Amino acid sequence: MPITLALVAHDRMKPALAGWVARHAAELAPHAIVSTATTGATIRAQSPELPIRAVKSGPLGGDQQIGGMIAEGEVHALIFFPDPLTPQAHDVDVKALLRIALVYDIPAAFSPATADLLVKGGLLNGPAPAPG
Ligand SMILES: O=C(CO)COP(=O)(O)O
Repeated sequence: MPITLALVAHDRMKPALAGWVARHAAELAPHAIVSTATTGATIRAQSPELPIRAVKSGPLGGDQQIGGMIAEGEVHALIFFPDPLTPQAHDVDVKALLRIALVYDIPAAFSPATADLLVKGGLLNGPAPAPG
């Protein structure tokens, strides 16, 4: 059953996320993807065949929009590559997104290695989790 996956990355991590998506494009194809604006554009440039719904850019409220979608049960998993070395103006929004992913206990990965493990563990094969 298709799931909706949120894909988000900070600027220095966008190439890593776009590369991760390109590596998993075939497995991602049956699923819905939602991204913050700039992340979505970066992914689209490398994997134009994947439809991506974009919300606002993270600093302009996109992280909060995705958090709201998690709370509503509309996003079932989060792949978010934050930049661990660069302060973010919207750090409170980043923290809120991580917190809401924990509150609703959706599968979430914050690094390429862990995102690979989620896919190997069947994230993209199984039924959609029940809405939180
Ligand atoms: O800032 C972000 C996540 O905190 C991502 O936003 P963009 O994809 O628009 O850069």
